[in-house]
Amino acid sequence: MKKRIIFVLLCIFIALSVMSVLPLWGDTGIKSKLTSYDRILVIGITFVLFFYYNKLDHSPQYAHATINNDKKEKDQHNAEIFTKPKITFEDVAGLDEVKEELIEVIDFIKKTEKYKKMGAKIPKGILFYGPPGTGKTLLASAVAGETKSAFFSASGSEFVEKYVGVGAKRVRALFEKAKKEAPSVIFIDEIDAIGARRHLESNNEKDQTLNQLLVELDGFNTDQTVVVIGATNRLDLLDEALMRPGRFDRHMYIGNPSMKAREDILKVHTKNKPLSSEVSIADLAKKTHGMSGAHLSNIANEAAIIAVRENQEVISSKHFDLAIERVVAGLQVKNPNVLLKEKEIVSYHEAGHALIGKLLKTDMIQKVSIIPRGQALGYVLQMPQEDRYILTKDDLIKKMMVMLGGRASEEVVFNHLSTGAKDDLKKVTDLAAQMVCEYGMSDLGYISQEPSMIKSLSREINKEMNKIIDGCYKDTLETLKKNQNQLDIIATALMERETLSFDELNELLIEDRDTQEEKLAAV
Ligand SMILES: Nc1ncnc2c1ncn2[C@@H]1O[C@H](COP(=O)(O)OP(=O)(O)OP(=O)(O)O)[C@@H](O)[C@H]1O
Ligand SMILES: [Zn+2]
Repeated sequence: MKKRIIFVLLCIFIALSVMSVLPLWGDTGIKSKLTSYDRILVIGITFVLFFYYNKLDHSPQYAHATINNDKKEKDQHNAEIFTKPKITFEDVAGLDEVKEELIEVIDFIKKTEKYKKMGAKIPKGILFYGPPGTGKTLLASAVAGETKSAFFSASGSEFVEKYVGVGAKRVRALFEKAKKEAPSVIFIDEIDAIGARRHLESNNEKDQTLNQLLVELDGFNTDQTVVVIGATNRLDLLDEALMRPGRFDRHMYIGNPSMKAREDILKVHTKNKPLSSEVSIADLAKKTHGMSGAHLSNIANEAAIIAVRENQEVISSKHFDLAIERVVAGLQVKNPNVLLKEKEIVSYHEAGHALIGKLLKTDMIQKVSIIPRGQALGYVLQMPQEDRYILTKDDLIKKMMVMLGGRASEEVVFNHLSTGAKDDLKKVTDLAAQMVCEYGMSDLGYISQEPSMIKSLSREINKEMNKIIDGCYKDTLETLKKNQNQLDIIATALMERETLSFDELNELLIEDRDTQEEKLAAV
């Protein structure tokens, strides 16, 4: 834009200079109106504009606020081009825990001296991992924005060229430039394209590029404030060499947003849009379970487009609903009712785990959530109250009952068997196998089975494992049936709020106990 304005000005001044100098137009009036002082000024300005325009053409374009611009630039130029993002943490909604961790890194970049005096080393490599569209790129550029660092953004796939050695050379050039411009943040998206485990696929070019990256990471010292942030959707694919201490040793999970975070993200993306007063962002957050930040930004944009198409002055909830439908259709989920039903099933499944955990007083339940994480549709975060090295058979049985709580809950409420318990069943089976074969906790006796024996005894071992698991499952079912009231309470709260903390879970159950007691007292 700026370039275009300068270009137009330049053309005007060239024309003016020509008119004021050439005798051809001498009598048209312009030449006679200008004094020789004016003429020198006009020609001078023309020269300045010319040099300025020429310089613009060769210098890197500095960042404007949006990532899209960064991406465009990335496509047009090579990796050594940097920007100075104006994005800050305020533009990144949710992700509070990650932001908190990053604040430490930011402090490092801002006050390098303070840390150097103490002999502390700046964290070099940070790895963001998690599903697509959750704000990894946005967050990395916010780190640069917060610290006023130069931001170098590259994609792993850009480095993998057809010719051997080109990728490595480009990595070297990128780091060289970043060191020169320090403080700087290097962001490498899709780092798995170069950093995948080497035995997975042998490719000379990729190996050389990865080796160069490792050399660069090891190479720069603490005097150079260069932070490298890698991003991947697949942490499991990465080469261990890349994750060693001193390289990408800080891993941060960037997951799909919770309901509260979705509300915040929607607020960020509707900030400059005229909304009808009946639009409730909180309601929109409820309706967009399982969606990423990129989906939400898409929805806000689609809703605005639909409103314009309908010649409306403001965006109404109807427009948002249509936009959500469009994005959901893009996700290839058949219809929102399917989503809702699944949400109910996952809520009961997780509520089952949590309630059994609470009733049996096993490890402390820190958090129950139905926000998908990795392959899991929901999760229960448990934390042992103390480090324990010896567990009794009773402890193991309780653990197993908590693991089976999900499936049992689904059976109690929906009377079905679903695929949602796959991981739980695997864990239960492993534990039962250990109880029988390693800990001597079955009718096969107090013996530890040798691997060679396990094969020949497989039928007996299976029988014992089944006995243990079946017994646990029966008890779990009974317990849940007896406490179905509490199961309903937890599941309903999960459907509403999506995540329950330790305190919230306790509160719900205490409230329920109070109402039960009141009822009894009334009878
Ligand atoms: N937490 C968030 N706050 C505000 N906007 C967000 C957030 N997360 C995502 N977005 C929106 O989604 C867009 C895409 O996010 P971004 O490119 O950072 O995702 P990503 O995790 O890097 O995705 P990918 O893995 O596909 O590269 C952002 O430009 C922003 O508009
Ligand atoms: Zn489960």
